[in-house]
Amino acid sequence: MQLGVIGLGRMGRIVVDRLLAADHDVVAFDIDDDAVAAAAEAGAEPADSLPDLAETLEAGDGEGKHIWLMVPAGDAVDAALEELDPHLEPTDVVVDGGNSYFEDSVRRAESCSARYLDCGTSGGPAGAELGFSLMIGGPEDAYEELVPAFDAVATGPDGHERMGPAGSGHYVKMIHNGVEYALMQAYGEGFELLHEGRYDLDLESVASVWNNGAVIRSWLLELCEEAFHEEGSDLGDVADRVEGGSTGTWTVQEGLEQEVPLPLIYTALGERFGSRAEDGRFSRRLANRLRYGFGRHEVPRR
Ligand SMILES: NC(=O)C1=CN([C@@H]2O[C@H](COP(=O)(O)OP(=O)(O)OC[C@H]3O[C@@H](n4cnc5c(N)ncnc54)[C@H](O)[C@@H]3O)[C@@H](O)[C@H]2O)C=CC1
Ligand SMILES: O=C(CO)[C@H](O)[C@H](O)COP(=O)(O)O
Repeated sequence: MQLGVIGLGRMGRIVVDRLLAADHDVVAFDIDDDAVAAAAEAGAEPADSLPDLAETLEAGDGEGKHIWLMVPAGDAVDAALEELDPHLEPTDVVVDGGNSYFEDSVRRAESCSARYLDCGTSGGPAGAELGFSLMIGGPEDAYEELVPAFDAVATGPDGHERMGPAGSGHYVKMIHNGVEYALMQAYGEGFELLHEGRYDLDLESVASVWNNGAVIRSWLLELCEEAFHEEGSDLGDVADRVEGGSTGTWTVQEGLEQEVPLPLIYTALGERFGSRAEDGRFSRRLANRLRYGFGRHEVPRR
């Protein structure tokens, strides 16, 4: 099968490599010329623009052209689709493998001239060796047509599934990320208490022993073990400012709209936002002043 891959960063490059390793043909494009050259070196056919990629692709036997987008969510997806659209036919398939907002995917599926699949991708760049977990929404015939490509990019046939109609793939991935935030927060709190607590503990050993048979073993816990191994039990000079947040925000918004309480995910998101205050959190500073106000407790000053 031949695929055009657009966006050759951390994730797109893995998509290219896994497709090539499974003997698929890849036409590759990125706005970064170096990324295109590196993909060409790996065996992909380089394209020098989106129209060039679309025109280089050939429709298969009874099938359309296949294009996989792996660009940052938001404007980059709309920009790429706008440029591609004049070159697309209703028999073609476009996959968006990024972390797009599910309602954007529904809108794009309605306006795209090709069949559109929204594909939530989990496993991160670390998933290169094993393959990804893919959560796919959109027309069943388009999903079936792309199964050989999904088999290659995912961990295998069990690593991908059609979730339902347009938007459902990115909806499931959005909530996956909300769960990811909450799990990270839970591990973070546990290890913080161990670090600040009564015993002088080697946190790599704790993570290691937990990863061997404990109820709370997981891949995130293996990544905790790796982090303590590489940074030390006190995490060395790793800063406490945490970036990201879009998928967690959308999950919380959806919880509010559906009236489903998500206290853990909301708290994890709030902790992230709280980590970004330049000068300490205003609310904590006000709490200090109020404790003086009602209790004459000493106010710590900067
Ligand atoms: N890094 C991760 O752990 C995961 C990322 N994702 C999602 O996958 C998507 C890609 O993420 P990464 O590979 O990590 O980002 P990245 O920043 O490493 O790569 C994005 C690539 O897209 C290219 N690009 C941007 N606009 C373009 C355009 N209009 N046309 C062609 N190329 C364009 C950039 O030059 C860059 O090479 C994002 O939506 C991200 O949220 C999904 C799951 C995991
Ligand atoms: O989807 C992912 C993992 O599953 C990406 O790594 C994503 O960037 C994580 O979300 P955030 O950047 O908000 O932490």
